[in-house]
Amino acid sequence: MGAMNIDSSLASAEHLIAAPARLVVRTTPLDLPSADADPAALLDFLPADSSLSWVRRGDGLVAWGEVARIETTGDAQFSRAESAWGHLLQTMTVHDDVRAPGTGPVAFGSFSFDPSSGAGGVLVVPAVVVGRRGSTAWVTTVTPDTAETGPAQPTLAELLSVGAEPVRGPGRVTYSAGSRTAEEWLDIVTQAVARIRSGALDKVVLAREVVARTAAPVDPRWLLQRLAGSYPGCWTFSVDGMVGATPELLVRSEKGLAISRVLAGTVRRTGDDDADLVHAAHLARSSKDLEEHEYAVSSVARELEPFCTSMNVPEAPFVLHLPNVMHLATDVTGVLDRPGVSSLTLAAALHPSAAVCGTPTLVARDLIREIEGLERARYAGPVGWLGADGDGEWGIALRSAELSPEDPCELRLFAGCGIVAASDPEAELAETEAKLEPMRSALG
Ligand SMILES: C=C(O[C@@H]1C=C(C(=O)O)C=C[C@H]1O)C(=O)O
Repeated sequence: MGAMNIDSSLASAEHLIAAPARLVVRTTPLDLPSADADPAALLDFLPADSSLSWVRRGDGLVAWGEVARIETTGDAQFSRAESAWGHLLQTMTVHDDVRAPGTGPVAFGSFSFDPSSGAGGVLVVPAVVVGRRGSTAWVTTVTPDTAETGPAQPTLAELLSVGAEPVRGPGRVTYSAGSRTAEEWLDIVTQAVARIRSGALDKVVLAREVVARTAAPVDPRWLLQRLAGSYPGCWTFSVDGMVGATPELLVRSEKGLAISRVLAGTVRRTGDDDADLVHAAHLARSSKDLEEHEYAVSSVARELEPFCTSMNVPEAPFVLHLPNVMHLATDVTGVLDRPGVSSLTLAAALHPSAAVCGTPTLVARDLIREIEGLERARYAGPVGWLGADGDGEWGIALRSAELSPEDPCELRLFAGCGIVAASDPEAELAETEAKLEPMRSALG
């Protein structure tokens, strides 16, 4: 399937890519201490000025430098990125001595929530990737192909010296309302509830932003290390200025198996474990949250099904405990029906799920456009990585912030929640505050 796509879009693909004519990709084993008690250890490799990350429980990928970049916008933001990636792969000579998911060529990506957003999508091919999965660790280098023998692979000591520059804190942080004040947002939620009760739609996800100003320029590593330390079960990501720790996996595809972790339905943690257990039990029985959750699971199952020969959609959700909130969660799995269907194709099909958009999808998206008053940009869009064989992992960019490209002391923090007929605007506002907590405490 890939080859046909690539051929037909070769001419346009070339315009999307900024890259040297030919690249050499080399993956070699790395002797790292095992993924031990420190879930942030991979992040220690990152330099201050260029940090790409996809890390969970000490495993994953960190990367820096930028050898190639693919940028897309509009309805075809995913498909055009994917054909450009296919085109770029044809320019690569690959030596992979490790052969595990995430070795060989990889691109880190981040895509806009709404295809009409000017933010568009990006795939970045880094110069150096350090990866770990259980007891296997590796380094991948990507260099322009020159006639001479390429540089030797960096040693562990050389790699560690890259991240030697001390991580700086952002100093005092002040927050202000973004495009809408909290009061205005309550009003927007009230309008949405009225629309739902009128029968126009079943569910819509509405989000708000808070703008943070820091005394010192933000060092993304400061945020990443604190997020990974506090939220080890989430995917701590950094791609092209989007930084966060998401609990929601849009899709992972690996060796013919696809999995999606769907979240919807939330309660705040109180800090009192006994009380939280009672709240978890309530959440698992709350008809409002179960309804909200069911919409999200159905949307994912429906979109994944055409790609699968068999699927497993659990009948009831489990409760996922995070330090700030608890969510209703369902892991949907499927056996893919054709080799080579890429994780980005799957992400494009699953996005936007009802967990971040609503039901029916297009009615909800139009209502978001009409009343939300927020430029989501890449918040709530797919974020993750893609390998040469199409396997990869894509999360939903939640519990996240967008670093301003113009001002190193400014970030936009985002949080949203699913609104259904039974939603109470004040409770939804409180839920957004709880969802802002990871980024707020990461800032310090
Ligand atoms: C939209 C967000 O979260 C989503 C909405 C949820 C809900 O409404 O219960 C739960 C998890 C996410 O799917 C966010 O964190 O910004």
